[in-house]
Amino acid sequence: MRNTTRKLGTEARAITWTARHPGSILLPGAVVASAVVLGLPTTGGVLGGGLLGLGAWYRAHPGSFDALVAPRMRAWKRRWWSRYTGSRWRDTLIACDLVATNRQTGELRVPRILRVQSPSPSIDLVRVRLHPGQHARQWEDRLPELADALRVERVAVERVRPQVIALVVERSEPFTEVIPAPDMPWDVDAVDLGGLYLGDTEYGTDWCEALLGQHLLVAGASGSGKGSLAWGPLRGLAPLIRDGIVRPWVLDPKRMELAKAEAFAYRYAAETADCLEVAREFVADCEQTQRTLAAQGKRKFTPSRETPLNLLLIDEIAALTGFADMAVAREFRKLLNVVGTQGRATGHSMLGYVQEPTKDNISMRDLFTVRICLRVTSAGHVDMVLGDGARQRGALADEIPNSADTAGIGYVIRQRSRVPMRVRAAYVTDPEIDELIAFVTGSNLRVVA
Ligand SMILES: Nc1ncnc2c1ncn2[C@@H]1O[C@H](COP(=O)(O)OP(=O)(O)OP(=O)(O)O)[C@@H](O)[C@H]1O
Repeated sequence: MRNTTRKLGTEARAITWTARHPGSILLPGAVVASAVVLGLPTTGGVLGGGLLGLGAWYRAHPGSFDALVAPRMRAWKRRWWSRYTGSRWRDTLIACDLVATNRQTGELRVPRILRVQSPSPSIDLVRVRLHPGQHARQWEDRLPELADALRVERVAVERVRPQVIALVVERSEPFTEVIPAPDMPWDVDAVDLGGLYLGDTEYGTDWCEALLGQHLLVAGASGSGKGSLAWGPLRGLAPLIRDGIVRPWVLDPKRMELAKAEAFAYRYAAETADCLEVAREFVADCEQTQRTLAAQGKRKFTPSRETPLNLLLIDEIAALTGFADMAVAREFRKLLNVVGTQGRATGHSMLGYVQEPTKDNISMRDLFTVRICLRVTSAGHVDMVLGDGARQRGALADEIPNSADTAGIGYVIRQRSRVPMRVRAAYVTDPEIDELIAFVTGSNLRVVA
């Protein structure tokens, strides 16, 4: 096929457009056909009834309406009445240098929008088909320009498959309210260790992370809300801690955030030497469990009273692995390496917290399978925590304002893709920490005669 400078005919373009957007023709077509066949009053009655039904649904059951209908209506409106439409989209991409050019004909090829979804009022997911020669990497380089041109807060990009990318467009701050603390279930069976509730995602869904077989790292500057990501999971685990199925081992060199956990921790240490001793014991326990499981011929660990899930909580990991005396720091790093590489199979997980995630402070970053980056003070910290290129793909954790209104907000990399997701941790207040302590220590139990 030879290249030509002749453009596609108008009727050919109209047919192609109709084939790509059948709903936009079929729906009005059905209304016109109905008006002709059934008459205007009947068609008007059916349409009016439908609208009334939607109105009644909107008023009577906001939960299901907002979950099922609102995202579709919003997506439709955004697809056809926003900067994703026609020449506005084209001009935006030209301005951001995101169009391809046919070198022989000079024709501009504008990447086409395949689909717009709008799971929450503040987020759009826009699927875009690229032209040959384009790649998601080019878009990563132009995300700040694209966000400004679309007049939105932030854009992240994900490569879906060859020549198809998905843009996560954050139109406004999704988290304007504090998210209440996770519930403390009474029953052990109500706890899902494969998906413990931590807060909300920018898509308006629950943000859950597995604890079993995982190690979590939480990075964030002072006041960024790391405490919520210590006490939130502990509240979610409350009945398991109460029943001895989860054992918290707490290293608290700052003696601040986790001091109250001493009341129920299986082991608690604050002095560096004591922390080292507890870490050694933790590793010894891990190795002992390995031997026990091997002797029983078991390859899979299931938490129980006999073989509990051991959780090593380390507040300010850098105080032990970075700033401590060199020999002590070396031993800590060695011990954490053992836990990181072997603990997943024996039910020994780590939850580490760090204020300044530099290379020296978290040299064992890759041992942590789930990494969360709250507000940090430098752009370089984002990639240190979430992995190379995370900031460029849209994890703007260093741009989160330093204010109490934004505490608990951060980014996590979605499991199956490399795209950063904005999340907010549920906030656990001091009385709710006390409630947890009373729950797990049994001091709120009253004997009813
Ligand atoms: N998830 C949250 N949602 C809303 N506000 C929060 C949240 N977490 C914390 N805050 C607010 O931010 C303040 C600081 O939080 P927090 O003490 O957890 O920060 P931090 O990261 O642990 O700081 P530091 O490292 O200095 O101990 C809290 O007193 C509270 O007002």
